[in-house]
Amino acid sequence: MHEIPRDGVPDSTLSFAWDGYLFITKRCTRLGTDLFRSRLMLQSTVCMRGEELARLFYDNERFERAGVAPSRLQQTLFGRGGVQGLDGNPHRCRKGMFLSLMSAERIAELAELSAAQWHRSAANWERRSQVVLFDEACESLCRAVCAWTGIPLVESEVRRRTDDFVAMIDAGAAIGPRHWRGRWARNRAERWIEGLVEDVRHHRLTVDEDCALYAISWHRDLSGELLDKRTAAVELINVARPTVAVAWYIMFAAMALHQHPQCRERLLAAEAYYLDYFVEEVRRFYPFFPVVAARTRREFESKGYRFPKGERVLLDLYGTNHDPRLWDDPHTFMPERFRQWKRSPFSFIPQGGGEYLDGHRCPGEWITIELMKVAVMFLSTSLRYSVPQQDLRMSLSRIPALPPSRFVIGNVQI
Ligand code: HEM
Repeated sequence: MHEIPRDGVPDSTLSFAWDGYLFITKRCTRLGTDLFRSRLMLQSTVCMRGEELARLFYDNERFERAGVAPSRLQQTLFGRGGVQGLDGNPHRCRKGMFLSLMSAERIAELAELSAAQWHRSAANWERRSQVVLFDEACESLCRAVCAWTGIPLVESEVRRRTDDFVAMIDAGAAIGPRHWRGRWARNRAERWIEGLVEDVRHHRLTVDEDCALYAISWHRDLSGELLDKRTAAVELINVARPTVAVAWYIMFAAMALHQHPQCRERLLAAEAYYLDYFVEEVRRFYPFFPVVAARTRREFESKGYRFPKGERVLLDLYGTNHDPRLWDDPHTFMPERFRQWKRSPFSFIPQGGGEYLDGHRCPGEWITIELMKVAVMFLSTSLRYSVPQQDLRMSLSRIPALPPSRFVIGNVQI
């Protein structure tokens, strides 16, 4: 039995902020291991990467989620009382509610709303000399997801509501003003959505029964009780906010089309499956969610190591998606690699791994893929544009990664 190797410094919080997405990979490479113990934000933390350890991380008998998310993440990205922090049957019941929203027909409706929204937005772009694609994608997705979930969106508030969803995503790992913007945005958004939940429950607002606002307002937990209005708001935001987050992947897809023009040609040639491979490669290649966190439920031994009870564990999503044992030439953008890819729920984990219902894997993965496909087809077949000189370098210390220009396009013609 071995002790888990240590990274050898009293506290690595600042190094994490510095190395960002590469924090775990760098130390694994230096120590010649796939896991090590570090001290992060005053807590002993085991960091791990790779397919085998991802499989271990998603073992519900050994790991749990309750109380793992740091308070600063709950005050910005996640909210309090949401599905991310539940375990066992309460998690299964709540997760079932999310998965019930994800039928193929409902996802197709969202894709249609989004396609129509892209066309409406782009009609104005022709009159402007330049457009920041990331900002447009956020607003376009916010409009589409609000229509889809049944959230009434007042025209004069569209930009503010969009900015609040973006601020929550942008704040999770930030300090200073970026973090505070996310906290204020969450408070505002929760108050707004709580009001809508109450309106639905008191029949002041009528919405379709198959939309998220209805399903979440009337969802009953295992006890048979309705969710309290704050938790209901947190869960509805758990649908809308990450749908707006797909704007990051859409911006990355636009960058990939720009940096790899041969991909656009193959998309235009409508080669079978190429769109699927392209979208998967964007999710694998570009940095978005760096890690996920859990805690050991009890003491156990695995892979020759002893894990004590109550230890915080981080799984490296970015590092696993760039693990050279799983991906040839992992730092090259190569959609064709997915032609040969042997599906595994633990090797390709941009939105988490393992099971959907019994685990914490992202229930929005199908939505993400469909919305990306709509946007990629729109950008490559319906739109002509130029890409002016701009700073597209991405710092891997900034979480979530965002190029300074947020991808500017010009001379747009639809
Ligand atoms: C940019 C696209 C997205 C990314 C990168 C992303 C990433 C993730 C990740 C990494 C997790 C955590 C997995 C884990 O803890 O093991 C997660 C969970 C989750 N995601 Fe997504 N997601 C995206 C889009 C969506 C969408 C469109 C929805 C809308 C329904 C969504 C809803 C959720 C929910 C509710 C959870 C919590 C699941 C649970 O704890 O059981 N996500 N996502």
